[in-house]
Amino acid sequence: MTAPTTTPTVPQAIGLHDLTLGYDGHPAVHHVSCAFAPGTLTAVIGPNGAGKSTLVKALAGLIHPIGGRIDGLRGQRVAYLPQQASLERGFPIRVGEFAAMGLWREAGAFGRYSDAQRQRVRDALAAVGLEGYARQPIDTLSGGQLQRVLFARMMLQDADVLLLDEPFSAIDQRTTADLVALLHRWHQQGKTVLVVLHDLQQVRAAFPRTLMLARELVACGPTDEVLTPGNLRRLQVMPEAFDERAPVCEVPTDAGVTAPAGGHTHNHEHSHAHDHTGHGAHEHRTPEPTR
Ligand SMILES: Nc1ncnc2c1ncn2[C@@H]1O[C@H](COP(=O)(O)OP(=O)(O)OP(=O)(O)O)[C@@H](O)[C@H]1O
Repeated sequence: MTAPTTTPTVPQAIGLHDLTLGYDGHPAVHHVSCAFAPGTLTAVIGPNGAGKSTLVKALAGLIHPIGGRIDGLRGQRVAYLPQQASLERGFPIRVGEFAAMGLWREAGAFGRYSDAQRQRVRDALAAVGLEGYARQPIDTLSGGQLQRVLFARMMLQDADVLLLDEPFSAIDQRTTADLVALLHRWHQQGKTVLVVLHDLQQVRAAFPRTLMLARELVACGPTDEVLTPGNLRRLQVMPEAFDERAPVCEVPTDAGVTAPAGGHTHNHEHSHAHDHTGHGAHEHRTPEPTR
């Protein structure tokens, strides 16, 4: 494949420091501290409602902490693949054009693609097993094929940090195996990869590190040290519901006064890819996933 032309960035560890996240000031994830070394491949697990998607959205820059902080992302390119349930696939676009959106940082919003870039799109589609699909309308793909295109788009983004939220739900075994192999390839290339998953067997087999979440951190570290019977029991006692009556978290304002956390921040969930370079943060390039 032709080498990408984006400027390489220095890999950094990502740190979560006493991180509290939520919606309208109501915490959904409490006081999480954990670090992801550069080039690590981590599964994020926990029951429904544990806050996995919330955590990944915060890493993608889509929601802002109520308390604590995330560091290590400044200057790193971040790519985010949301749950497929939230993806819009009805807009009229061909597979090749859709995958080529991964190049927007290089090409610009209305940029024309060079021959070399077109070749990279073809290479990326071939790498996900979709050689020859470039001209097919996106809405004619099966769920598994669409997921392959989304991986191709992510490959073209050439990000340093890759965040994937349940990428294998409703995907058959063969496609899952192919896409897990791609995750391993990204891991070998030194990218930092976090993947929300539910299948513990898959986590044990293919993910060296695991973050276990149950609204608060249960454990974070090597997978065999995290998936212990004691930790798995702790997941079962997680409080089920998001408590709308929980006290609204207060955060200090510039004046040192406290204010509702949701009041002056924007919990926008509109983009699949964010730039933590400080230049292009929160740029929106593609029609946003909705359903
Ligand atoms: N946009 C939102 N507004 C208000 N509450 C939300 C929003 N999104 C998620 N929540 C709540 O935050 C809590 C954590 O949700 P989240 O989606 O992060 O969990 P999850 O671990 O990813 O769950 P699942 O495995 O079911 O996808 C849940 O109680 C959920 O209802």
